[in-house]
Amino acid sequence: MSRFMSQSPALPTSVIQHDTLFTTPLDKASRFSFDEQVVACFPDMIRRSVPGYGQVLAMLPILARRHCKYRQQTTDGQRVSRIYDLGCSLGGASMALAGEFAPHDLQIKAVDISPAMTTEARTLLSDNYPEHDIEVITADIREIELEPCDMVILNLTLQFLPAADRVAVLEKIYAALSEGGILVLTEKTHAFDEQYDAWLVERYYDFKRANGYSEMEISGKRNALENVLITDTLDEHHSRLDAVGFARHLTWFQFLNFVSIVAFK
Ligand SMILES: Nc1ncnc2c1ncn2[C@@H]1O[C@H](C[S@+](CC[C@H]([NH3+])C(=O)[O-])CC(=O)[O-])[C@@H](O)[C@H]1O
Ligand SMILES: O=C(O)C(=O)Cc1ccccc1
Repeated sequence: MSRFMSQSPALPTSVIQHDTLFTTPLDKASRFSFDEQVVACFPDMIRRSVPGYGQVLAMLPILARRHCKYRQQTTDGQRVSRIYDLGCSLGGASMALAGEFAPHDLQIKAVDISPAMTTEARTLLSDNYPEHDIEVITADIREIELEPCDMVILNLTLQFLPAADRVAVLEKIYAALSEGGILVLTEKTHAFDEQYDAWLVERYYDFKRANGYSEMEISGKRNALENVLITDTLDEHHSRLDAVGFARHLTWFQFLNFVSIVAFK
């Protein structure tokens, strides 16, 4: 069965805890953060609360196959495609790529600011893909320097940066990408039109209900994400990509308020 048919994310299923983070009234007061508690249930949380997550991951190696052309050279003279997975969490995107490429084709650099995430990602990636060249880096993507690369993945990460920092990160990505390289930007968005937005939000909550979340869990998570996950509109994303220099970019995926854009250098 292909990864599309199963719709399952590349994340491991053996040690996943069920997401019970906002099941009691007390949880309502807490601010969402990517700590050990979230790490433990993250694969379950993301699968049940991000529409299309598995399908976006399944498409990454297909996009990489078309656009990564071994343009980079390692210190030992090997020609590879270098891919950044920025805000990697447990490395789901990196795993989706590693699973479809031979070890020597890719050099993956997976970066996350949360040490709880990177500690677990390091173990998962080296256990599952011991032959692949995958480096997991604990760092703030606003501060790291990027090496020349063929593909950058921002899968649900830009939305967690302060709005004022988003342009600089995209400029840095644009500068690091080689000609012919791509950025894949996946985000939760909101609609500019209030009525359309209300409809999308309500259907999104229906999606969460259908995936077993209670009213308390839905409202608890909404409160915890306030001022933490700050969405832009799809138009704002495209305007920003224009502003940083990407001449061509298109929305290739949308499922309710979740979208994925590919931007070509
Ligand atoms: N400044 C920052 N620098 C680095 N990482 C950051 C920063 N701010 C937040 N993060 C990290 O961005 C990740 C966002 S989750 C990405 C899913 C993953 N991409 C996936 O394909 O499974 C999306 C979600 O949970 O909705 C978290 O791990 C944060 O620690
Ligand atoms: O659950 C939500 O309300 C979301 O917006 C998606 C999500 C998934 C994982 C961490 C943070 C937000």
